[in-house]
Amino acid sequence: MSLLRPVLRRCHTNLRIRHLRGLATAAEPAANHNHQHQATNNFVKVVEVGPRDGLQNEKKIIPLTTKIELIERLSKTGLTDIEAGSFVSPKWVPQMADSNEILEYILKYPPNSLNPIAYSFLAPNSRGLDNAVSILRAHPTSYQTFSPQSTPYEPDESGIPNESAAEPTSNPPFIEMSVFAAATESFSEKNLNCNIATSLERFREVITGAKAHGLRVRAYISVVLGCPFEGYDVDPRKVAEIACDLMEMGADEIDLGDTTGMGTAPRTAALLNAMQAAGIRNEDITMHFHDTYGQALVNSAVSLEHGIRRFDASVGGLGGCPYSPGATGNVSTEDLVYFFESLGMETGVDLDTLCEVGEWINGEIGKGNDSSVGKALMAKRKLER
Ligand SMILES: CC(C)(COP(=O)([O-])OP(=O)([O-])OC[C@H]1O[C@@H](n2cnc3c(N)ncnc32)[C@H](O)[C@@H]1OP(=O)([O-])[O-])[C@@H](O)C(=O)NCCC(=O)NCCSC(=O)C[C@@](C)(O)CC(=O)[O-]
Repeated sequence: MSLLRPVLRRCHTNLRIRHLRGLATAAEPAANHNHQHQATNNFVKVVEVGPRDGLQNEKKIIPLTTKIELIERLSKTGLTDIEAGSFVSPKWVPQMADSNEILEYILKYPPNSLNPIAYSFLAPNSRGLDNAVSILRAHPTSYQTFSPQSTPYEPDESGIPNESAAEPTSNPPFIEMSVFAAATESFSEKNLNCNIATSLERFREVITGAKAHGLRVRAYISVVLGCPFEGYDVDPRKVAEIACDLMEMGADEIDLGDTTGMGTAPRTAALLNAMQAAGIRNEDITMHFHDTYGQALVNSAVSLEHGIRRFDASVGGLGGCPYSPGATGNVSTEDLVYFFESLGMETGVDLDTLCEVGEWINGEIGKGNDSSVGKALMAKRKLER
């Protein structure tokens, strides 16, 4: 795929996405158009990526039991979406080599939770998907399949996940697959050992295969606001084109990764405007900020203002990407939940329990807690004792 596609091709893509997703067209009234910028409700979905993105970069192999305990603990915080592992080459990311056992555990012993949880796993190619599917096939009645008409783990009309279930119970999980493209050729080569066009062809197979098994698909695009190899100048239109390609392939969600944390408020706004111009709906977008330059909450605020209601985060600020030198962790889940709730938004997440998880996992892997809110609330709790 060339960097600059002919304008006609882009227009065609936009129209197709609009058609597929029932979007407003340019001919529709401005009021409809503006709707994209308004909050549809007060709920913000926070997707926990700590067990995968948070741990994948750790040099010392973390015991499987610790990873499972992390997932178990997170499941009881009110989170409804947890990225649990990665079916990638163990030669490339050794820390994720036990993801098959994690998936198997989740299917056999679904962690207790207030609401059904969607657990997602990365797959860079059909091999990764096949590995995941072979485990699913061995447990055909242990998970729920996704139908675009019914998404039980989405919040109800009030915008808040089911809080009536006072005690966490065992709910059959949803399983999702994630593909991960890059916005620059250099990052694609480093992360996937192939160019963007080849990666997209592989993702087409993964997406088609996953959908055939009733699995929802998240589609990441990395380095959307800065590349460790190509710098700040990542063209938002290029990101939007890749997003359109992935949506056309059947992806259910586009996850925009600020892998390096180089994103700034104005460039976040420009990126989201480019996505809107390309016909990608806000409800199909997730933002994934790393906090390397301390801009993650500012960029989250810009995204929220634009109308985005789905954000990735990592408990205790765990994380970094093995192919993004110097990148620190994701924005911490505790900071993001505290921030959203301070704005009067609902997340359905119990902040106190979450802070305990962040403190615990950082202790387990021998790191300092990278969540400001986590540290503050844990210190406050010690004083109050
Ligand atoms: C894509 C490949 C496999 C290409 O890697 P390659 O070396 O070009 O592939 P290959 O087809 O030549 O295979 C090499 C070996 O890996 C095996 N292999 C091949 N595929 C698989 C698989 N799925 N599962 C298990 N094994 C696999 C394959 O069988 C072979 O084994 P050998 O014959 O040498 O024994 C490799 O580059 C890879 O695994 N990359 C993944 C890198 C990665 O996981 N990066 C981190 C995730 S992305 C991220 O963190 C960003 C994100 C998502 O968080 C968002 C953001 O912040 O931006």
